[in-house]
Amino acid sequence: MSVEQLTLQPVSRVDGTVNVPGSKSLSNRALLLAALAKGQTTLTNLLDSDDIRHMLDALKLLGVEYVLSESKTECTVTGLGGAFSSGAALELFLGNAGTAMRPLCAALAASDVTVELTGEPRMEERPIGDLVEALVDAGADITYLKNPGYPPLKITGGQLKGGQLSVDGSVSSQFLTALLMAAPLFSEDTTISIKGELVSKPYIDITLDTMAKFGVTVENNNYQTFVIKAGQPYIAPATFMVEGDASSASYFLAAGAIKGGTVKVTGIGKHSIQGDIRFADVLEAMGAKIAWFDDCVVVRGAPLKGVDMDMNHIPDAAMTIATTALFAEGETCIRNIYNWRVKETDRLYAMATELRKLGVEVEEGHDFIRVTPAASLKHAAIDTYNDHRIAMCFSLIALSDTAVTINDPACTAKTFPDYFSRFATICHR
Ligand SMILES: O=C(O)C1=C[C@@H](OP(=O)(O)O)[C@@H](O)[C@H](O)C1
Ligand SMILES: C=C(OP(=O)(O)O)C(=O)O
Repeated sequence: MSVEQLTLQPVSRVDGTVNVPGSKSLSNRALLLAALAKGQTTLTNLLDSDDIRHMLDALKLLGVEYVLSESKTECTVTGLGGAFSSGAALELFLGNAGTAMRPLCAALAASDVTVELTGEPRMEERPIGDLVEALVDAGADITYLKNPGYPPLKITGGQLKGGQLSVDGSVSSQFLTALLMAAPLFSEDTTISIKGELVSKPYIDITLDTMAKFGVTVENNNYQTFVIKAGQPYIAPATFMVEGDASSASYFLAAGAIKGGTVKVTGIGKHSIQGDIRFADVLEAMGAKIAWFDDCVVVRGAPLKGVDMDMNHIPDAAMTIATTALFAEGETCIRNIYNWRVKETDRLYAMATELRKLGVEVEEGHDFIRVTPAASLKHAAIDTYNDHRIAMCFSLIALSDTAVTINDPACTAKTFPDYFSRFATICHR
């Protein structure tokens, strides 16, 4: 871990407007589909962050041509009009980007390529076995280079048949997302059945919506089975505007709820396709005033009370509730979030450990976290475990009358490189 630290002094008032950068989930889906599509797609408001850079670097090595603007937020991709093909064996390093690793794994298994997919040490601990199993059933040739069930992987791709497939949905929705996006490359009609309880369901809506914008329709039978007819090519939509990132919006919305003032977040709005906009409903249930518009969400602070809620549908934004809870009256319980344990770090352990450093009482369950606010918070140096969201959600502690120190603040580069300077624009001392 880097020794760099950032200390945020107590903030007395929060007010202002923030435009959030483009959505990570949409940026990486749209880049992959633009690469597979027939024709040229210009993506606007693309996120410029580590996760997207890994996707862009991989596409370049796979021979996809694109022109990236100087700001790196506009990208014109010339699609391949079908699967990838590459003569030489390649190594694609994907950092810790789940939205690159899982979808590329499936698309490359169905392409004429020989590749190794590698990543950061934590990526080697993040499961991919359920996806690999489904792809192997579809005829794919994938081997584990280190531990069974985990990256790095060697993929010897080729035409896959599709047909009747099933995938476990209980660890990560990204496995289903990956299969869905690759299915139009299969030679036969494909039916995907879900085993177990499908987690993080709204991310499947993002996937289906993005596929539809690239001309592919999927029959969704109540999130239990999905049917993709063969012979549907991806067609470039000419332009694809990436919405602002709803998970990134959560920190600013929470700040307004805790300390507002009024905070307006632009780049997201009431029609956003991202499930994480439902984070604002949780703030509302806690007592904040929310106003929805086509192109922004406005929050006004009010006294907050704790909530006890299932947050499986918003796993990323739910982390922001764990620190917002410190400003509410009464305890807060965030439930059904087992898969926090297999993300950038074991987030249940990490959140519980770091909250306790502030003098807060926390119960870490197998799949829940219960937070009881303390009368006053202690100053602490928060370890961030190379997890952007831990760094960002603990910035909210500066809204108390205690300063907070964030270790390795640069870890926000995964999805939000300039987070701390944007946060500073709404904080007044
Ligand atoms: O498909 C996506 O874009 C994502 C799905 C979610 O992961 P899980 O499905 O693993 O919960 C989410 O946590 C991640 O940040 C992005
Ligand atoms: C879980 C996350 O990332 P990934 O896309 O790598 O799964 C996240 O951004 O919180």
